[in-house]
Amino acid sequence: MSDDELAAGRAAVIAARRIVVKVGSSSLTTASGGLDGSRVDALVDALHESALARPAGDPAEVVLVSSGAIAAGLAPLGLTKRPRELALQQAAASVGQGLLIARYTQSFARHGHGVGQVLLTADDVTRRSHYRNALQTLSRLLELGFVPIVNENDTVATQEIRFGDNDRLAALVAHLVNADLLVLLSDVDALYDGDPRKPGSVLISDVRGPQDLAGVAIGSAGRAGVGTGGMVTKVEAARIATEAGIPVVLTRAAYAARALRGDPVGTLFHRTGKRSAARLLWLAHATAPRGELKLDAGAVDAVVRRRLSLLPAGITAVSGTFVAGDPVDLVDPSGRPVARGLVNYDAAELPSLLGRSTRDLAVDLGPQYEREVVHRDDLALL
Ligand SMILES: Nc1ncnc2c1ncn2[C@@H]1O[C@H](COP(=O)(O)OP(=O)(O)O)[C@@H](O)[C@H]1O
Ligand SMILES: N[C@@H](CCC(=O)OP(=O)(O)O)C(=O)O
Repeated sequence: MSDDELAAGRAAVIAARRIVVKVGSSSLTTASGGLDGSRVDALVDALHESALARPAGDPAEVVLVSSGAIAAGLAPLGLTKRPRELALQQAAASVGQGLLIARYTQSFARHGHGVGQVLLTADDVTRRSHYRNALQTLSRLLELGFVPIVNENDTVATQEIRFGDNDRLAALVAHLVNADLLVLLSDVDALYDGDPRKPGSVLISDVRGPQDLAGVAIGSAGRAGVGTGGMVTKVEAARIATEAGIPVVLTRAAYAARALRGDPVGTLFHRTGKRSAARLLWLAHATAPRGELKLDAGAVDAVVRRRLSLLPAGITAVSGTFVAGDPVDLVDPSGRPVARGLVNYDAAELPSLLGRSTRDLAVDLGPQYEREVVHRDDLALL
């Protein structure tokens, strides 16, 4: 990448009109783990000054993805650190999410901004109708001039349908709302080539693609008990967003205003790909498959190369427990996943249909059996 291209990357940050900002628990809590109102205020001030009320007269829209529900719920429940048990994490999130939103509501109101709470699960946003609803709610909030504050719906997300980290959730939300920029705010000022607490680690200012991450030691969370994914989930989130055409700035929450103004702080992950249909990204990155359909070579070619729907005739085996609408993996004859899709049949219905043409099935069983097993619009190649 030339100097001009590097400069163009920074220019894209300054020009961004719709921005998803993700803030981690470690940037919103006190050393002892409670919600720190002054840090919430400082973040909101930065968002107001550098995005929502930009002096040049071109305010940007902001979607805030905020962690901190579990951390905010610890003290009221008499806990000193993040519990391991899922139900207790969910109880803490349930107590803390209200406190978190109340604090944001108060803080944004100082600048005349209203907020709306949006709680999402991975499962919600992969199903067509829920996905559309999530997008409509977010779009309408932005049109109304409100700041959507997104978090994972921790209280209903079971282990298998959890994102577990808001970094990936933020990347997917950025794609969902067609954002121009994703800003990941943490307690570290940038990505380093090794543990930032160790002397000699070097700050990485630009990541132009996977080649710039070769040899980088990407570690887990720094402050035990507060953050979740550490740098691993941030780099993964940056990969998801940049491959989908959205640049990412990673920096410390205290530098939020500077990052939004386009100052050269933190690490800029340059976009590596082009935009693609939003829902398919959710399908590939946010779902856990409930089963597997094994394809013959002809079906693999039809689905992967010719981008066609999957019909019963090309399936040789079915495994897993799923119902119509669930995500399943399509695997090639050697068992390697080639695509993920939303299946149109229950697992119990499929075995008797395998290898048969849709015309035969319609004649024998009725016209409802003429449908594809996975429609091409519901398929994401892996
Ligand atoms: N290569 C690296 N560069 C920067 N930070 C790193 C790296 N490897 C691990 N980390 C750690 O990741 C932590 C941030 O992750 P986390 O605590 O989960 O943050 P958050 O709560 O903001 O999501 C940093 O405090 C840092 O100690
Ligand atoms: N949904 C959880 C946040 C999980 C999470 O990703 O935390 P973090 O690593 O601090 O961004 C909560 O609100 O506590």
